[in-house]
Amino acid sequence: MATPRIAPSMLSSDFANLASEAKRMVRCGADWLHMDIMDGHFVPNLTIGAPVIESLRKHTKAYLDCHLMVTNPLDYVEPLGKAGASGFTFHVEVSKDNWRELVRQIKLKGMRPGVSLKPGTPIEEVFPLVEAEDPVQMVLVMTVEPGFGGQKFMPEMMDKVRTLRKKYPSLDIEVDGGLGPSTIDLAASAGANCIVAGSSVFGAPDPAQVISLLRKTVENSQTKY
Ligand SMILES: O=C(CO)[C@H](O)[C@H](O)COP(=O)(O)O
Ligand SMILES: [Fe+2]
Repeated sequence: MATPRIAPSMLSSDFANLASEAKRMVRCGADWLHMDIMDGHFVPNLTIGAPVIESLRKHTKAYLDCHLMVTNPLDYVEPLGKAGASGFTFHVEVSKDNWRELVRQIKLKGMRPGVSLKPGTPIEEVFPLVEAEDPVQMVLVMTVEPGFGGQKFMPEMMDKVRTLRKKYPSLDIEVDGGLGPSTIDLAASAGANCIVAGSSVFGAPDPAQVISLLRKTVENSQTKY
């Protein structure tokens, strides 16, 4: 069975106080810290890159779950590996020709490879990456159009999660976008075990309580499928 992982999205944190925000999330019970790396090209927003990951790494030992919303993920492998990233999740839409090389390089640099897909991308596109001789270790199902925090969860994406969970019982399946107390039931019962949550955690009066609720819902659902 896949381990539940709650990953607050640091996109919703106060970037001017990133180190203290990261430590606060770990104290609140976060398993992973989700780092949204956007290049202003693959998505119409620009966030952080390897220099910020390197700075943050000096302040925390936490698993840094990097979500690469960039057009050329291969260019980021070496700098992010050096910076201390833990997970490296690239988008299938921009890696159709080089995903094997990407996965190889990501592992070589000591990171854990994952693949993500946008809402309009069919789930079948990630099957070869999960079934490869040298496979990705996580699939991130986007539940909003990538680019911005605070958007509305798309419940129709749960078919993708159900399909994956049925096919791959122990795979890490992450969901990202619009997750919180009102949507976690749908995602957890579909089979997601890694939950990214930005605005619902950072906007809550008690983030620890939200993180705990997300985790409990995943744990309870796992006994049912
Ligand atoms: O990848 C992302 C956006 O592209 C973010 O991780 C995601 O949107 C999290 O924010 P929220 O929980 O507020 O939706
Ligand atoms: Fe993300």
